[in-house]
Amino acid sequence: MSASGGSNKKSPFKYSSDIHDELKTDLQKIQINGTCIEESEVEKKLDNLYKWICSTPKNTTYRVNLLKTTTEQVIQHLNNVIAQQYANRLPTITTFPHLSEVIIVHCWDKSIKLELLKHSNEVIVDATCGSAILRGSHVFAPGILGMPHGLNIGDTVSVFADTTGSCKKGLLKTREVENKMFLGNGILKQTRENLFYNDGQIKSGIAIHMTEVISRLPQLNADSVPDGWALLQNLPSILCTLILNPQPGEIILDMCSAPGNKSTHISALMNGEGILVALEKNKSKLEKLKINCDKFSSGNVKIFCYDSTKACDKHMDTECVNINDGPPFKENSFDRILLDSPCSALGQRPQLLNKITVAQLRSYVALQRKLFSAAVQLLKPNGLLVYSTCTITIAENEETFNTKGYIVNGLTKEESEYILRIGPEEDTVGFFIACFTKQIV
Ligand SMILES: C[S@@+](CC[C@H](N)C(=O)[O-])C[C@H]1O[C@@H](n2cnc3c(N)ncnc32)[C@H](O)[C@@H]1O
Repeated sequence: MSASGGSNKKSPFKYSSDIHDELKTDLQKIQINGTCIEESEVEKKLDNLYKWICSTPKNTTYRVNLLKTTTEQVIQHLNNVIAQQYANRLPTITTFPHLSEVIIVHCWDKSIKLELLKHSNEVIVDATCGSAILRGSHVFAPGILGMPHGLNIGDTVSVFADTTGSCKKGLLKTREVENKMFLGNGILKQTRENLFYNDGQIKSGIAIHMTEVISRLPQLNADSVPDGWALLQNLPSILCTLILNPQPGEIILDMCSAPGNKSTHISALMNGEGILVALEKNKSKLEKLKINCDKFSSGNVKIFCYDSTKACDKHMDTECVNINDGPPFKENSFDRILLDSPCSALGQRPQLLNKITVAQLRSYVALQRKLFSAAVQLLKPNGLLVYSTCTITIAENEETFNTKGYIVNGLTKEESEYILRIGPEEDTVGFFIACFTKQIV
């Protein structure tokens, strides 16, 4: 094991040179005009990738639920919320001319002065919580690792992330921690006694209300807009559903659906007409999926707890099948299918610390191929399938549907048009979207 992913440069894989080697091998599959790219080019690509995933996107995106409200109304509401919270310091909010349901809240530019002086009261949060803060979240109780004695509710504190994964829960001497990353300042809402007192209860709720953060984004969350009006959703996730292009009256399958961010969007684009079957294997995620469907008035969604790799029964009696009865389904049942696959999530930004092992990274591939194969069987001839992941490896993306291992640069021009890879050129999260139609030969 060595630090910094095999080199001394910036990387979230601080303790695993194995991951660096694995990603290198993955990138070595890239060919340009039939020739593999040079070793130096691979290293350069990896450096860019690491820098990018360690950094924070400079905007927050919302998807507006056009069934309940309008984009203008959500912008007006957000402006009021931000004006109140930040004494009229309004960020720029923009929209896309052709994506009517997308709102982009930009970070404050450098002309706006933020109060980012470090205070003597230091609180340490874990790396996951740190990423969420940088993207505009307040600090929730489970994310806090360390806090000194004597801090009171209402005190101003400086918040740091443990980017080494070495701090123990309940840590007192927060000022002595080395290699912590300063994130910003906030107001304490829960005391140390409350957070770490072991009464058997899981601690919840906002523990620090962030006021200024180094990413310069306003702290916005699901509660910043009225219930069901809009959802915080990364642009690639919104695009994914738009590429699926759901139509009212169709029969559509969302194979990996919880927590329902895309299911609610698909249902809205269907205008609630037709059937959207939402499958999810993990029982503990169903409640959240149901709540989201209710919140977003997704009336045509039929939710089933089911393993989608087993969702197709080739031997099913074709006479007695009703989609509403749930899985398994017969072959050729759906007009469109979204396979938003479980993945290694290496496209998430920012990543302050990532402890994924090579075994974990490799473990997704077999599942992704099984899910893809089930999707192809379940799709009607001429039906449309969208395969997506929020990760960046070739093994989990292009190779899922072509075991020969060709990649974007090796595809024909026509084939490439059906693939969208979102990487370091874009200031959003890393994502992969591939779109297929089923042809019977
Ligand atoms: C990337 S997440 C889906 C996110 C979701 N599409 C959204 O936009 O809100 C993948 C989901 O697939 C679920 N999953 C994993 N294996 C599965 C399987 N074999 N069948 C169905 N769901 C599965 C996971 O529990 C997880 O909730």
